[in-house]
Amino acid sequence: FKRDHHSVGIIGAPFSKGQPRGGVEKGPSVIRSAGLADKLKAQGCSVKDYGDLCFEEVPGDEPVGRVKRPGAVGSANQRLAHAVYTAKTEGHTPLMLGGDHSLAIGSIHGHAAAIPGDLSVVWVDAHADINTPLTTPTGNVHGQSMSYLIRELQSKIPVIPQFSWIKPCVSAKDIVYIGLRDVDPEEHYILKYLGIKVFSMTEVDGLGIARVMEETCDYLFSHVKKPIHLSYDIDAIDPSLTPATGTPAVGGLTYREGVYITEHICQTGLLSAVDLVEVNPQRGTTEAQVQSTVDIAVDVLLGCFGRRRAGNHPADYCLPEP
Ligand SMILES: N[C@@H](CSCCS(N)(=O)=O)C(=O)O
Ligand SMILES: [Mn+2]
Ligand SMILES: [Mn+2]
Ligand SMILES: [Mn+2]
Repeated sequence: FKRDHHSVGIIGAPFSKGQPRGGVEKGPSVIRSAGLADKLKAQGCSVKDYGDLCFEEVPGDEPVGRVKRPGAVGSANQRLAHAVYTAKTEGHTPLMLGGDHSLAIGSIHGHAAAIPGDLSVVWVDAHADINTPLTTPTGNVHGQSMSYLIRELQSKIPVIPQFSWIKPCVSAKDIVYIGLRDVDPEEHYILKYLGIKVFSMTEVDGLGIARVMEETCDYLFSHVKKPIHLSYDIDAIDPSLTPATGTPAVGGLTYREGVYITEHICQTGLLSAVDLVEVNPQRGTTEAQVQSTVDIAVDVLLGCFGRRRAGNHPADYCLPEP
């Protein structure tokens, strides 16, 4: 009976400047209020809560080209990178609670710096978040995060002074996308140009989630087994279930698919860091909508750290004797 103990390092990242909609900075507090830490402990995890990061105001902060709030985004991610590095080197699996998806820059950067060799990235999202500063249609960095991290894309990235600390640290061949259904033409070109593995919602429908996860793991582990960085955007799930998010797109993952993904990744034993981003309580029109979004986010995370729908029991459990 394999004893896989999980030690989780929770890092709250109350940040919204990677996109224009207020409220996503409240993501960490609403997820905490739903009892994440207690639920992780109840399923046998150790939990160290590092609290919420404090992000400095950046006055002025004019766009660089199309890129909006470069100062705020750059400094928040530099701070987050250090926090994720620390949690990882202290022996925990970092769990970053966003906040918008621009935070993946710091989370992946800090994770990569803390481990020997390379990491693989599983990006669960309706969106590819791979626009460059020159292709972005909105200037919002939460739609550009991956472009700053991928080694093979750097010749297409202009200098952004506030991002000069970012060292590209992910290879295109080590990335898998799951759930795509709202991809800009330029992003689609970039995904093809880099030969990045994509399981869009078409593949989820065609193959079924079990086969998608089987192929994801076969693909990522086909050469060297690398630690997995799971970056999970709650908008990957269908907005009928998780409406309290900034960029909803119809035709998303079911609850069952969303949790199957994390159950499967957990059982590889290679999950090394997790992001859960884009929960925005102000984007729900009713309290029930916010609650549904938050509860599903929590269940997705419990699946990352050992919860299985078939049930769990402590390794040392003994049936009581009469
Ligand atoms: N592709 C659009 C929307 S990206 C949506 C970002 S997220 N983090 O997936 O919500 C853009 O680049 O702004
Ligand atoms: Mn995203
Ligand atoms: Mn490294
Ligand atoms: Mn998204």
